[in-house]
Amino acid sequence: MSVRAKKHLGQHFLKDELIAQQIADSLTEKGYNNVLEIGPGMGVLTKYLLKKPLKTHVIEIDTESVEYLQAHYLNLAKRIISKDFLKINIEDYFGKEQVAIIGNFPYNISTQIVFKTLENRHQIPEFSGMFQKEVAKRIAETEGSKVYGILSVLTQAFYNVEYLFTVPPTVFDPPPKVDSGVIRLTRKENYTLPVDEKLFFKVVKTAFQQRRKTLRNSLKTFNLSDNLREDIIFGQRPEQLSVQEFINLTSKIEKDAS
Ligand SMILES: C[S@@+](CC[C@H](N)C(=O)[O-])C[C@H]1O[C@@H](n2cnc3c(N)ncnc32)[C@H](O)[C@@H]1O
Repeated sequence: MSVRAKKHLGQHFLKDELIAQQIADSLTEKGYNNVLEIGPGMGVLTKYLLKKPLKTHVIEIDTESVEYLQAHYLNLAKRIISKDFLKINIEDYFGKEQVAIIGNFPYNISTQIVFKTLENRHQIPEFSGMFQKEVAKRIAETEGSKVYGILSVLTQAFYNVEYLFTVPPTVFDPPPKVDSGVIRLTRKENYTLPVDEKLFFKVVKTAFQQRRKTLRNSLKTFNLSDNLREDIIFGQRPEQLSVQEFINLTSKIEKDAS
């Protein structure tokens, strides 16, 4: 018996044991005792996680996969959460404990998984897993790159990002149309910003909504003073700014408004 792949759930099952093991081994296992795998499917990655000195939990939306896991991984049974990751409150399952996130993520919701991780960063010291290669690159790239954007800046403000390796479509059943990429996020020691974090998110999102415009034009809605508008930083486009420069920019906007 095996699970029938369902397209709407982004199910592409990994066939290559070595890659599954490499993904599991990408965890540093430092600073946490729990790991939560998103979308275990038939457990190809889970079985390598279970060999580690960590408490492995899994969350799976597909009831057919949940039944498969219950039948094949008896020692996991109590730690299978049969739910949609995007809808759970992480604290309901882990209290105040730290938990690493891992997975061969369903591509249709992979950016939402990253945003949820950022929202819960106080509880997630590490995050490792497989994305569509283009999304993995977008998270990992720095200023000056064409794919540097909201996802890169917001993630890198709180996590160190490493692009680990590329995975071809042939190792999945059914194969996806594009290459995949595995990345690891390690939370920065100091992951609170020296500026209003809500304002920082808003500045980054607004700036990249019109990425071809200078910040002077794209950030008009922030009612900047004439003085600030003349600041050299506002003559730039968002893709030219490093994460630290976005933090400096937010600080200037914050002071300008007070
Ligand atoms: C790309 S498959 C990976 C399956 C397995 N880990 C593997 O590597 O073969 C993605 C998995 O995520 C599950 N999934 C999709 N949406 C989900 C959600 N919102 N919450 C939890 N699991 C989800 C799918 O059912 C599927 O099992």
